[in-house]
Formats: sequence, C-alpha cells, structure tokens
Amino acid sequence: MSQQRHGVTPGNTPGDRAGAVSAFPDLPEATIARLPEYLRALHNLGEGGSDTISSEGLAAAAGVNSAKLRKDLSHLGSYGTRGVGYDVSLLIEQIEYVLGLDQRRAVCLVGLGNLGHALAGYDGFASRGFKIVALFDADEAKVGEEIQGLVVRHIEELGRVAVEENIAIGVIATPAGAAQAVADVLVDAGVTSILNFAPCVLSVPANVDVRKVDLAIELQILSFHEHRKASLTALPGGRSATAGNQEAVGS
Ligand SMILES: NC(=O)c1ccc[n+]([C@@H]2O[C@H](COP(=O)([O-])OP(=O)(O)OC[C@H]3O[C@@H](n4cnc5c(N)ncnc54)[C@H](O)[C@@H]3O)[C@@H](O)[C@H]2O)c1
Repeated sequence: MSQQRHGVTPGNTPGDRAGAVSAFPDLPEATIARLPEYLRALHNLGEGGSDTISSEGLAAAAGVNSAKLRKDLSHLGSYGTRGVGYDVSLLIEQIEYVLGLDQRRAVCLVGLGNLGHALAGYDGFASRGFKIVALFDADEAKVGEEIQGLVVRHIEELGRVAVEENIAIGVIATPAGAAQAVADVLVDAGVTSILNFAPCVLSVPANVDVRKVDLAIELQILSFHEHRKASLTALPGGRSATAGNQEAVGS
C-alpha cells in the first residue's frame, strides 16, 4: 500500500468550471485506483467518436459497477447530465487534472535485468504522460548498454542525474535484497514517489509515496477466488459461483 498525501490545490480546477468543487478533492484510495481505469475507458470512447457517455456505459467500459463509478466521479464534482450522461472530453480533463497528468513526469528505472529490460522497452508509459529519462544498474557489465535510446548508467550517478533530469518517480526492478538500498539512494536524491516491483516492504520517510506491484500476490488472490468458487460448487444443492468481479492489479 502506498502512503498517500492529497494536498489542497486552490484555484480554477476543471471541477470549478463545471461549478462543482472549489478545492483539490481529498479522494478515497480506492477511488484513486479506479480513476486510471475510467481514463483509459474514456480515451477509448473518445477515439471511437463518443462525445457523451452514460454512467452505465462508462462503468461497463471500465469494468466497474455503475453505482461505484457515480460515487467516484461525484468526488470530482462530476455528476453528468440527466438523460445525456458525462461529457467525455470534460471528464478526461477533470481526471487528468486530479491525477496530475497535465504535467509530464520524469521517471527513472533502477535494475536492468529481465523485468527492467521489459519496462524500459515498453512504449505505453510515454503515451500516458510518463517519460523514462534515465536507467541505472549496479552491474558494470550493464552500465553503458543502450536500451531504447537510453544508456544504462551506474547507480552512483543517480543523485546527480535525478537533479539534472528533475526525476519525480523512481521505479525499482532490482532483487529484493537490493531494493531498500536503492530506495535510500532515490530518497537521498530527492525522489518522493517510488514504484517498487521487488517483493519486499520498503522503509521510507513520511513524505515519500510507495506503490508496490507484485503479480504473485495478484495470482494468490485469484487462487483464493478459485478456491472459494470450488468450495461453493461443492456445497450440497450445487450452489453456483457468485457473479464475476474485476479489480485492477494493484488496486
Ligand atoms: N512485481 C512483479 O510482478 C514482478 C515480476 C517479476 C519480477 N519481479 C521482481 O523484480 C525484480 C527484478 O527481477 P528480474 O527478473 O528482472 O531480476 P534480474 O536479476 O534479472 O535483474 C535485477 C537487476 O538489478 C540489478 N541490481 C542489483 N542490485 C542493484 C543495485 N543495488 N542498484 C542497481 N541495480 C541493481 C542487477 O544488476 C540486475 O541487472 C526482482 O525483485 C523480482 O522479484 C517482480
């Protein structure tokens, strides 16, 4: 889990223009985790030519329940128009504003092994507003290697490069045993957001946000659901499994 901070940003938010919110909203963690899903669905709808979308339509496109979606969007001061639905481009603007995606954030990646190579080669980050600007590894054999136009630098260069490149987010893809030391280097370099792929808990100061991605945990959660469904169908009278549910990885 991350330690999230959501400060108040005074001023003219898109929500203000819609006449709804007057300050930066303090959002529930679960709502924040769903906003990127809504955004992805809205971009797809917009590209498909939709100007407006009903809450049911957007909920279906995002794979969530429509009551949950309406509640989430009400936190942004977005209620849609009865009989019309939500304005797709306005809602994109509102969500991008709240997620801070109206600013491009520089990202560095530490650990260029199997996972690091895959992440460095993924072009989906740039299209969603994140640019990987620097790659670091501790292995001299990897330093100097070029991946997607970036040269892998030694981890010792991180402090200087983080300042030069104004790095906002550090991604850790090292073995678990090295992750805390890497997190310390990132924190010392002034990086206050970390995405950790290593299977370990990081200790960081209160002003640093950490998000952890662990696909093995997601598989274990699915394993629980498989186990539960099997136990339900095994009940006397053959009760069927409950309706499917979808959650984004990491939410
Ligand atoms: N989150 C997930 O779902 C997921 C999936 C796969 C792997 N992982 C984790 O991601 C991490 C990387 O996995 P991998 O298969 O790419 O490992 P890998 O061994 O192939 O690569 C690790 C890289 O980290 C570098 N490294 C080690 N110590 C370092 C340090 N102090 N500073 C900078 N770089 C350092 C190594 O030189 C190497 O290049 C592991 O912790 C693994 O458990 C997570």
